[in-house]
Amino acid sequence: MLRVALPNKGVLSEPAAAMLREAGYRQRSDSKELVTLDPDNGIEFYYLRPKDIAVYVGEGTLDLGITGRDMLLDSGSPADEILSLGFGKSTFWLAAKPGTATSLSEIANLRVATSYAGLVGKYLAEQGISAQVIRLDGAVETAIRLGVADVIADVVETGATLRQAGLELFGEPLLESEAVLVRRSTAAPVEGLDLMMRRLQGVLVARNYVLMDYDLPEDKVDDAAKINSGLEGLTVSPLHRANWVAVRVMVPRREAQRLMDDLWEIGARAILVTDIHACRL
Ligand SMILES: Nc1ncnc2c1ncn2[C@@H]1O[C@H](COP(=O)(O)OP(=O)(O)OP(=O)(O)O)[C@@H](O)[C@H]1O
Ligand SMILES: O=P(O)(O)OC[C@H]1O[C@H](OP(=O)(O)OP(=O)(O)O)[C@H](O)[C@@H]1O
Ligand SMILES: [Mg+2]
Repeated sequence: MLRVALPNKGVLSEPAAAMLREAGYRQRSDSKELVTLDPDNGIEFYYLRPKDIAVYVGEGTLDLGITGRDMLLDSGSPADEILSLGFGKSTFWLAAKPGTATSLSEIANLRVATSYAGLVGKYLAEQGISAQVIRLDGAVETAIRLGVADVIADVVETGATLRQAGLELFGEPLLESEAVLVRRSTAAPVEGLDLMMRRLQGVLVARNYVLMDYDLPEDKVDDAAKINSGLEGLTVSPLHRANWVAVRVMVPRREAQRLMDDLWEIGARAILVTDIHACRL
């Protein structure tokens, strides 16, 4: 039986459950449930605090988990990322009141408040900066106003929280984070893991790609392939119109509009874009 840890609350919780549902796994129906069995797939899902997930997986108590890359690094746990999941994206930054510091080197001997003390401590040590790390549980922005710290190191998504606290970013980002699937590097093979990886990869492709269909003069097929030849080459079918063919190709969703423009330029017409609901590559 595969045992998988998922965030029980917070920003990663719903998107993680949605992704697993999309991949065909049963998820809890009540947010108070701590464990759910998916008998059809032989999996037990454990709903845990996102920060604890890397600890359980690193110790080998659970086979797999979904957590943030920042939380994985913060935990110092011997678990590895095995798949990036494309949601829960954030950037980890230093911030302070304007005029406090413009670069990392200027925070030497200052107090840095964070709820990611493991991650920040390691980063400062690697960069050779000696600053005092103040470990807090959350709402670290307020630590500066209350005089507990001079600088904060925290997750930034929109920047709205920082702006409200009158703080600004400085230096370089410490980390780009997103939700990741984690597994202990030394763990023994476990049944159901390869299947789950394939299914999740299928969900990622279905989310990130669209299907493009168009009609094209036959002598333009090579030009079309140069614009985009999909994952495994163009599918070219006969069209009931002399010297024309129908083409089907998978393209990255974010490039779809530009590709339609380029294909139109070489003579493609009736260009259609449709969502992919599921796939297995
Ligand atoms: N806007 C955001 N705010 C906070 N975390 C975010 C945001 N966007 C993405 N994340 C990611 O989500 C994870 C943090 O999740 P969450 O805030 O739910 O955990 P937590 O801070 O431990 O829990 P809580 O806030 O309930 O104490 C991190 O991996 C972080 O990078
Ligand atoms: O850039 P923004 O979009 O404003 O998001 C970032 C904010 O969100 C997180 O707080 P969270 O809600 O997790 O509360 P916490 O500080 O108690 O963890 C994070 O710690 C920042 O405060
Ligand atoms: Mg939080």
